[in-house]
Amino acid sequence: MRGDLIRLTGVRARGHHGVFEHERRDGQDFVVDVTLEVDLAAAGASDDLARTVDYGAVAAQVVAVVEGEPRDLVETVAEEIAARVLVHPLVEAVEVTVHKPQAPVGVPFDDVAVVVRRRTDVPVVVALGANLPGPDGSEPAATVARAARRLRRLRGLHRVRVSRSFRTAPVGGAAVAGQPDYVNAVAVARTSLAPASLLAVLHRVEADLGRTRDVRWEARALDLDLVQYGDPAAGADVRSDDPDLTLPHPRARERAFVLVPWDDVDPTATLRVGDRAVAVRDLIPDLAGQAVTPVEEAG
Ligand SMILES: Nc1ncnc2c1ncn2[C@@H]1O[C@H](COP(=O)(O)OP(=O)(O)OP(=O)(O)O)[C@@H](O)[C@H]1O
Ligand SMILES: Nc1nc2c(c(=O)[nH]1)N=C(CO)CN2
Repeated sequence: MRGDLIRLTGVRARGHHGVFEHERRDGQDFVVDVTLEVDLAAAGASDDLARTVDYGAVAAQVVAVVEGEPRDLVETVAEEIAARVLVHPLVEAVEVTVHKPQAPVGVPFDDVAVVVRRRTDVPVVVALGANLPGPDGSEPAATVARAARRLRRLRGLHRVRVSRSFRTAPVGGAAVAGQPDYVNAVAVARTSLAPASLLAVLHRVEADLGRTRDVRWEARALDLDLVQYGDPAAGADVRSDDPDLTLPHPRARERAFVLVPWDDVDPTATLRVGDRAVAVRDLIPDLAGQAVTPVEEAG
């Protein structure tokens, strides 16, 4: 494991897991260690429990699994604990050790344990946009293409697929009046990073590719927005009202420059709208007034 860690060891609970009938009937003690990979910098700087993972809640999850549905194998118990802990959006990876010190081994022994290591693997959607030349004078379309290449190479993103690029009229009324047209695209990928870590990485790519000013709605050499984290169709997406990272992106549903490229790269995409997962394809017709044209056809 790498980076910051939260380590919880020796959580003890009684369970009825095992292959033998007497194990199922009588139960025995299980002891669990859990190590979480979590970026702790924000919590350390803010002293805010909401910015970290409550180890008390993790301990309660462990006990619920150990005391829950009896399983034949400790592997299954460990896997279930790992899956539950990984649901927390700040947890990037987890190591779970399940000890069974009273296991019926048949000879004197100290302990037997299994260790499983699992990483987050979550679908994400990133919107790319640019409407100013890069620092080297390169066209916005070239910046978007470079950003797409960077996303493909990022540690923490995999299975990256990028839409075609689209030329789009600026959306945002008076705030964007007079701005040049944008070039927009959407990348879909899977990530092993927590949402805030992923946004920090996207901000680094923006800075590297020439984003200098940071005034909202201002024309820019590159803008990378995190549109959605997780799968709303499975009820497994992260929702957040945090102004530093609002999820899903609150304006995505009204932006043809996001939805049309997204549909281009993933025609089955769904976006959370309130309590529902809505097909992106079904949201696009309402936005027909917004001009969005594939770059190669824009002339
Ligand atoms: N889902 C999100 N994706 C990207 N940035 C977000 C998100 N939610 C909140 N933010 C915050 O928004 C701030 C402003 O971002 P940015 O300058 O890219 O906005 P913008 O592109 O001008 O406007 P918009 O958010 O409407 O696209 C960032 O500092 C970031 O922390
Ligand atoms: N067409 C278009 N309009 C915008 C865009 C954008 O990427 N494309 N980004 C904005 C703020 O992020 C505001 N308006």
